[in-house]
Amino acid sequence: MTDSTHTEAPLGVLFMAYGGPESLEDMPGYLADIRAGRVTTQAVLDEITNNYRQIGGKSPLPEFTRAQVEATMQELQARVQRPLKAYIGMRHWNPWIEDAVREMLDDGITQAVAIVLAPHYSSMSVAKYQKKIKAGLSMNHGHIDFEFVNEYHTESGYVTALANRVREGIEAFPEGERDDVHVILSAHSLPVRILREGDPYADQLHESARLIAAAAGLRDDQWSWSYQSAGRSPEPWLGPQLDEHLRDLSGRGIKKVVSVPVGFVSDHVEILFDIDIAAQETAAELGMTLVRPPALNTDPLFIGTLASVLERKVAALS
Ligand SMILES: C=CC1=C(C)c2cc3[nH]c(cc4nc(cc5[nH]c(cc1n2)c(C)c5CCC(=O)O)C(CCC(=O)O)=C4C)c(C)c3C=C
Ligand SMILES: [Fe+2]
Ligand SMILES: [Fe+2]
Repeated sequence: MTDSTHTEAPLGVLFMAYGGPESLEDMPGYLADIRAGRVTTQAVLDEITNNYRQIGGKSPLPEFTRAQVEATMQELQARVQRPLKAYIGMRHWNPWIEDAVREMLDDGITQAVAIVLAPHYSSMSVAKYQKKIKAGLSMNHGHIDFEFVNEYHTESGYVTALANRVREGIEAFPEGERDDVHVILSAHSLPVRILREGDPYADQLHESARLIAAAAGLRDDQWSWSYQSAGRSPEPWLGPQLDEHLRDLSGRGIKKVVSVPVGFVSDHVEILFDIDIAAQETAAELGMTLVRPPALNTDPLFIGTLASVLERKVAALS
């Protein structure tokens, strides 16, 4: 039903995600965009292409993103009187954020809300997506009033959904062994320099981790923090990395581990290769059992969180 005060264009809802190759032929272009101007050697290209080959030859991220968008829009439209229209824009591959913005302008959108499918703010992630919106507006000489969701790392639906994943992972072990299970909460690493720059990313991750551990009822000694998936660049990246962290835990006698990445909201190469293949290999070498529950994907609690944070931004525009 159309609200009488808003009979013109619908309100735009722009969902942004990292983007992923839809075939191995996309790899050189995809990596060139991610590595922005830095040369990608043939060895690095081969290594990363091979990682994607091992997870099926393409990224599942675009498909998960579309499913998350469809589910969120159903819930959001049910809560909001104004007609809404969803758009998807990726940071590193098709459909590009700038193209989504052009489509919004072509559709006559004048007001919109925008969210990144990543709960934690960083100048090296969320801020870059937002800059691409501005670039899209400026290259098309257009204007749209945007309300941005910057972060949602403490939202109760997100925290509860991940706490449920933690419990699910622990329950994969026989009842008598569960007290000995150690939970590793992790997220994508970033260069250490972000700490000097006052970036909130690390603090927000630790805040999420504490809330998730508490909601899952974990003892303080039953969980720990690790970064993962550090980029291939010479500068130092935040650690410990998952591989060295597993080695450290093993050295302390821990042999049963549940791995729950909290910074990614869908299953893609950083989980399907970096945890399910690379970290599993390390765990096997160390005689550890590693369980990795599914990512949030279209978990109703997570979809409800996305709808809630967007609903608040829609209200701010009305
Ligand atoms: C918080 C920041 C980042 C998130 C979240 C993130 C997610 C993410 N990354 C990939 C795939 C790749 N990332 C690569 C490099 C890379 N990633 C980030 C940051 C985040 N990525 C940075 C800062 C960099 C380094 C860029 C550079 O200048 O080199 C790469 C390239 C290879 C490499 O360096 O390892 C890939 C591939 C996915 C799929 C993903 C999912 C959301
Ligand atoms: Fe990345
Ligand atoms: Fe990465």
